[in-house]
Amino acid sequence: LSAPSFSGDSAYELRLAARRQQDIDLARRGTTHDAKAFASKSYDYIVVGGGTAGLAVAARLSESGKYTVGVLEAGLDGYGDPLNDIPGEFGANLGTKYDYNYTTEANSETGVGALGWPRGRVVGGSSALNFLVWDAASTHEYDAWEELGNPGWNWETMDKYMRKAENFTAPTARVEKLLDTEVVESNYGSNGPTQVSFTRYVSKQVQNWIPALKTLGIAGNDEPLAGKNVGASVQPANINARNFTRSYSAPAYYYPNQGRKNLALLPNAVVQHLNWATSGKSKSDQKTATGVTFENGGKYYNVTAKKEVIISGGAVNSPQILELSGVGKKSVLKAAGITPVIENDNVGENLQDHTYSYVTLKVESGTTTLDSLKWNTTFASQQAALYAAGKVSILDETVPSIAYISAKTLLGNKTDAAIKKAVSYVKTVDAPYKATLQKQIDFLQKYPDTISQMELIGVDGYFAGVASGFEAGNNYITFLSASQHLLARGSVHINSKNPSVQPTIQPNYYNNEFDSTVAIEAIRMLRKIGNTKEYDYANGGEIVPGSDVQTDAEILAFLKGTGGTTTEYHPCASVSMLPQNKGGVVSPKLVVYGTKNVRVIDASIIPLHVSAHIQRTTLGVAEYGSKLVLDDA
Ligand SMILES: Cc1cc2nc3c(=O)[nH]c(=O)nc-3n(C[C@H](O)[C@H](O)[C@H](O)COP(=O)(O)OP(=O)(O)OC[C@H]3O[C@@H](n4cnc5c(N)ncnc54)[C@H](O)[C@@H]3O)c2cc1C
Repeated sequence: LSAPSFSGDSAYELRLAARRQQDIDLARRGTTHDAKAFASKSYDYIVVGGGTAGLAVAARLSESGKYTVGVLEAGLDGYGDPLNDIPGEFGANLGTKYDYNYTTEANSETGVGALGWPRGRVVGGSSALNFLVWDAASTHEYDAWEELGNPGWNWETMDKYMRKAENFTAPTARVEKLLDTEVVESNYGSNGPTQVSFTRYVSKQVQNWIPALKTLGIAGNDEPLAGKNVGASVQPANINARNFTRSYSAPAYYYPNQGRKNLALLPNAVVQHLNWATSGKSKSDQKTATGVTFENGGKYYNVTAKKEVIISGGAVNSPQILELSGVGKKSVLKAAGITPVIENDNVGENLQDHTYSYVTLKVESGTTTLDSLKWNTTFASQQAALYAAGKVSILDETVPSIAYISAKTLLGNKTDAAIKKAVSYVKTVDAPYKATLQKQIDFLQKYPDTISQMELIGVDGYFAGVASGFEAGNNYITFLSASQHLLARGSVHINSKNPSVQPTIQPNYYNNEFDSTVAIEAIRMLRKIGNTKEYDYANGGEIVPGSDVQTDAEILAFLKGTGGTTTEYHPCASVSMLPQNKGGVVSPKLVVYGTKNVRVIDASIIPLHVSAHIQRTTLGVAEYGSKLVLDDA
């Protein structure tokens, strides 16, 4: 896997342990494991998928006590598992029972092979698996959603509802000084369920980040979440400052509310499809969902929704669930043996993602990095003990070193030529969602300095998708370059009527010259960061891609080769919120076209990608989406 975990087995033993048992017992009181009892009731709202957005929606809809909410989650309840809870363990639960472990299709045209696409299969969804970066894109990017035909979906709305999701704790003066930033508390929410703070452990790599980028002409940005994200910054994480655990959707939105009598959640429940009312005779009639069929423990159950079914299965599974329910492109449905109910060719299309690549450098011996947890068992035990005692520990460390840079900063005098490539590529695209690509051209032409095209990230350890040159016992730092506005559009579609068969995912990475050009130049930018005097301790050589990889062709071959590129795990737009004739599946109220009472609320509705890690944006969608549901109730 491209995302390694840092701590070894010895560290695992000492974690959280018995002090949490009481919390676990308390929290478990609302989750049911009795599928028959769950299905014997009907609910005002059924939420399909208890993930990042689904749990936020369930919490908001059940808040007033007026409505009953039933959540069906395919995964397990991971409550109290240190693998999910400890911030410095980020990456450790990939490939475990909490991960769908999806794989993309190899692409013979681009030459990009099959790649891993982790997705959370656990109460809390992908928020339990992610790397805890907590950030936001620029005002223009959210305003573009409105301009694409979605009244009300703009920066002002998203800023308000992203803040609603969070409760920010400012860093101590010591941490702020080490981070080399001045935090502006008023940019964050103070009342929301997700606890947000800065990691207390500030590594050498992180301390050097902003000074190093400044020497390259990338200005510092103390307010990256305030609508202008361009610049070098240190970002907070969704860490609970009271106990330094991950504040993902389950502990934020669900566990504190489990006692609600009107909220029920069933884990291990795989929704097979929605059920439709049989009335409605003419073709133009909107369909009404009566509920869903789900599987639990090898048995199948039907459960009734009195008002609405809300699909929150994420960017891979929401289109899958729609297609399994007969909503989608006729040929796709028929090939999988599904009878079409509502034909819409846009389901599963317009799939967008971010990708990243890396430059990994070996640091001089004696430098502590997250790799030390692997090699030095004494250090690992000490750090685990510090963490368990609530003291500052490397197990607090996540990924705070982030910079967003514009096309001009990345490409310099190659900018105009690159934009020309983008324009001529977009001209060749003939797809309903073309307006989203034209918006990206607008971004490049109108805002070449203020909309970020590339994200640069510093990681305090070995973090490349390839293991070549990696030597046990040595420590490393890795710089990542993540493309934020790929022109590539992919798709995700069912290939079977069995919900447990993974859908076919084709992201089409590097299917156009513009995407390749920015990714190539970004590797050069990462090398410049590595060459700054701030990182002169990383003097043991470039391990990945390696100093023999220099020309455009060599870098592109590396990027397309095994492990050269990784998803940044931010798929979206596969159930786009757009007018239907422009590629849409849901309306601005998030209602699936052709239905009366089915909505999709999760990252899949984002119509055009943003330059940000998207959990905060997804929660903004969930918070605002919940308001839209309640307005209609
Ligand atoms: C490894 C990784 C690292 C990431 N790093 C970051 C980061 O640092 N910062 C950031 O902001 N974002 C990050 N992201 C992205 C972010 O976490 C996701 O974009 C976001 O969590 C998606 O939320 P969602 O609600 O759309 O889907 P999810 O959170 O994935 O929720 C979907 C839920 O639906 C359930 N489900 C699916 N199908 C069914 C079914 N048929 N029946 C019942 N349940 C079903 C799933 O089990 C899952 O729980 C990362 C993601 C990953 C995977």
